[in-house]
Amino acid sequence: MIRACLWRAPLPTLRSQPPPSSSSFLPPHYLPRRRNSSRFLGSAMVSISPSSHLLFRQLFEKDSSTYTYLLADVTHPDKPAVLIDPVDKTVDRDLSVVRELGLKLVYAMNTHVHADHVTGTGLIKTKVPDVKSVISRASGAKADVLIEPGDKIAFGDLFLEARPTPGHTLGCVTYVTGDGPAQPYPRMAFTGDAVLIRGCGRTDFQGGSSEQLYESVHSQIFTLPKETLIYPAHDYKGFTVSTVGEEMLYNPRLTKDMDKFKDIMANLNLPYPKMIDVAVPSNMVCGFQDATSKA
Ligand SMILES: N[C@@H](CCC(=O)N[C@@H](CSS)C(=O)NCC(=O)O)C(=O)O
Repeated sequence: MIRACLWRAPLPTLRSQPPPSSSSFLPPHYLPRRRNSSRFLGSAMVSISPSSHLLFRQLFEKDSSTYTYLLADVTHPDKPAVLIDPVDKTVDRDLSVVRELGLKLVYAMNTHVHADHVTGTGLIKTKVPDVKSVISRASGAKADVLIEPGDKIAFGDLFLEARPTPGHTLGCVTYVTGDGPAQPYPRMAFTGDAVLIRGCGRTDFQGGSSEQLYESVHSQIFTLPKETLIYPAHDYKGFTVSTVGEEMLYNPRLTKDMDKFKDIMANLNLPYPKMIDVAVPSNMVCGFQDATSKA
């Protein structure tokens, strides 16, 4: 029996936080081992992960430089799994991994309405009809599950907490692994485009606001423990993972004060994403309108 449900809990309010007072963060392999660590071993089927319950894979789509994340509770008999930010072009690859590892995909989740690629959630639902699509209610998009700030998305004994991180778009959410027994340590934050490694999402369309992004990141992400792993939706330079502590010290945009940050963001001068006119309408229905032609 799969336990996959939502529940709601209060979150910290959006407000600015003081800058970091120390650099006491370390990558996970230097951190003291905690909960279940003695039982954690990688195997041919289970990639190295920070929890004995968690199977974790970082997958890449090269045309849009998008990361898709696969998480599963492999100690649960059904091995329930979630995909975060799947891309339509790589759905078959991702579903192959799910199948080969004997997982049961429960949720296909989006951090936000993407502008640079079509989400894979619509196509996944045509191929695995029991899967539920997930996006924030604040995004204005259609999905099976519309999450609110503080909602928890459970798969087996693991869960993800939804933290609102608007600013790149109105409905951006960061999914953070739980804090508690059986949950991965360090925690993992799937930041979408709110925090990129040594960067952040642009704020010049889809209800973006540099002021709101700064507030979101400082109140909802930089308040997490410094060792929390940051997994973004994109990387354009070859980075794969960072930590909250690293970004609080070295992010060239988000370490600045608000005025400087706004100035940087107003002068990025990035061209619009090539696929924006196709991607946004499709992603407002979680990729469902294209599903039949690609199934
Ligand atoms: N060239 C790409 C789009 C690149 C881009 O604009 N990326 C976005 C995230 S996807 S909307 C972004 O926020 N970038 C921030 C940055 O500093 O690069 C394309 O044409 O698709």
